[in-house]
Amino acid sequence: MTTHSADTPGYTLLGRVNTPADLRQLPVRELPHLAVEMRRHLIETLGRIGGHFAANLGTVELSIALHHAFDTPHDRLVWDVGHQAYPHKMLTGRRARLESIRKLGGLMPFCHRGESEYDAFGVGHSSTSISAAAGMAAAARVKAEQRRVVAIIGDGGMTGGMAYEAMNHAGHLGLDLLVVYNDNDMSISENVGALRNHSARIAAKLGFPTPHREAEGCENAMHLADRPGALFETLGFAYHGPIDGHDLDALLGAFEQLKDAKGPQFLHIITTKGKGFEPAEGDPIKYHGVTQFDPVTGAFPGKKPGSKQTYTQVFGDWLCETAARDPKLVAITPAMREGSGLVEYSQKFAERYFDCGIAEQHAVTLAAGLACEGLKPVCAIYSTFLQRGYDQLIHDVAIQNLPVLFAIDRGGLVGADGATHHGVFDLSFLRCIPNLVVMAPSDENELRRQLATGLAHAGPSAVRYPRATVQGVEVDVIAKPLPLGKGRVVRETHGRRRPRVAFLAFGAMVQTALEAAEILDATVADMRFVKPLDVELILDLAQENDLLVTLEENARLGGAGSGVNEVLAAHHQPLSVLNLGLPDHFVEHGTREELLAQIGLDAAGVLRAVQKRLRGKEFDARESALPRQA
Ligand SMILES: Cc1ncc(C[n+]2csc(CCOP(=O)(O)OP(=O)(O)O)c2C)c(N)n1
Ligand SMILES: CC(=O)[C@@H](O)[C@H](O)COP(=O)(O)O
Ligand SMILES: [Mg+2]
Repeated sequence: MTTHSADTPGYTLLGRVNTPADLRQLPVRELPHLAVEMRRHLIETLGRIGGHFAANLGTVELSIALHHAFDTPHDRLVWDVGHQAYPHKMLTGRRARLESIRKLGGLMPFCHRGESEYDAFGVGHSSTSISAAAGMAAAARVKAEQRRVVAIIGDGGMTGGMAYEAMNHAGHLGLDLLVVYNDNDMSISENVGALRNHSARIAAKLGFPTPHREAEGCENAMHLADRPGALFETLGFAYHGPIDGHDLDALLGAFEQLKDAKGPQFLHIITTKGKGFEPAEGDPIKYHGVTQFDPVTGAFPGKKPGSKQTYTQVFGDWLCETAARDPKLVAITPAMREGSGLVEYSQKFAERYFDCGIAEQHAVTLAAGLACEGLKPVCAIYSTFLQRGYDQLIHDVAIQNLPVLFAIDRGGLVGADGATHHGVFDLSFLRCIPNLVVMAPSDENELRRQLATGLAHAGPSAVRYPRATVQGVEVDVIAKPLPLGKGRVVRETHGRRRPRVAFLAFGAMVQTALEAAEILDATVADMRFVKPLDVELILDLAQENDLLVTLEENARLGGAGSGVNEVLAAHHQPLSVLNLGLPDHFVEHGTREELLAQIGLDAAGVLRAVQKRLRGKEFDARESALPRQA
């Protein structure tokens, strides 16, 4: 397959448009051709490197029209989530580096203030754009500056409550602010919500293509189709549209009309996720986030034979098995059905499945309500997105000691999504909550048993597991609950050497500890529980060893290792302890393996850290057996 760069013959315009200033030099009649070339460049590049894909095909014309109509970067564009901002990046000096996006040292996965003056706000988590834009519009008012501010938010983003908080306030203030509602009737999965059904009716009524828009439920809302903007007008916004979000003339006309309008403006555009690439238009879920694919056929490389399952898949299988036996089990996802492994469950147990949209706060308290009525809710939620529902976890679940099981996926470094998505704070922010049991599995059998433990527990519990493939161990047919608060020793030292070292490892780091322990002839404990900690095991290891090394893929500050320190201090155990975890800075994007090595949480890094602590003591020659960091 020939790889085209923007300077390859056949690209007549793209090589000439590197900045919005270049773009504004182009005659409007050439913009549609620019869109064709940008779309082609996206398909060819993403086919090679993978990344967020379908949403970007949907914002090509929108990005062109925005940078053509507004005086960026003086005027501010705030993209919501930012996974759909690759065309924006292409038009703002970063097309040549698009190949590096989400790679170690490459372009940021989403918009980032440190990457470009055109990135008005750092994003990655959904539904923040209107609040940020409102802040910028309010600042312009306070500073008496002439500056236009635009938020671009999708229909998925509009299922996040923060968007309404922002609109309600901006409407109250009467801010000069434009919200562009990019409605493609898709989240990652099909979008959900009454607003989505309302939009489906509007689209159908106006003859827009509605491939995913069977308008369901809320029949009494039919009359609203005649007043498409009612909700937004109530919030103080002048509603405009809907218009075709791929029609450059319509977009440019709307922006000319609205860019200097006074007060809050809401422009509803209808787009197609995956626009211009038939495989993605047909299956925007599959092409939301992609690995490499054939830019002509859209085909993905086949699965490697013998490839192992992921923790996510093991969770999904466990959930289906368990739901078949336990009619009280219900499952909730805040708009992450595919990523959380819930597709099969949602098909088999549709009446016990709740996708509540990008609404993590609601998801957590919905679970609490379900638990109040005697059901057993499993809230499947990424670690990073649980941060959105933290108060609800404390206030609505833990204080009331309700039996909600949090299946926390993406626990630890997630890789290409970078700092906004790493789930590296949960052990710190969970273990301080009374009533909550917190577990982290070291392999797939442990995952199943910890899930079973949580489901059987009479109060709230959390099991956090990584974005990774499993270990390939034997799994018990029936996953039996574990004894609460008990860890296990998974490697005994052979006692060949002093000083004696013991690793107290949590979750995925148990495997890393085992690798380093082979060189050190160290003991390794799989702690299993971050809360309650196995105090007896900790004190026994303190008696038998000269150095305890705690190891976790979580912020070191306040993490599981801090809990071990607290136990030792409480029992007056003056012992040398080395706490290994994430450093006190945000970790950028790259592969998980690259990032673990970068911060010294791979086996070689762990070994170096222990050696440093024990410096001066003899070590046998094998200590260099692990590859040194380049
Ligand atoms: C708080 C939060 N929850 C979940 C996600 C995961 N997520 C990323 S994009 C997306 C769907 C966004 O849908 P929409 O805003 O309509 O954008 P589209 O992909 O359709 O262009 C979701 C759920 C997120 N980024 N932030
Ligand atoms: C943009 C966004 O937040 C999601 O698309 C996220 O990137 C999904 O992450 P996973 O790829 O780990 O499911
Ligand atoms: Mg959408």
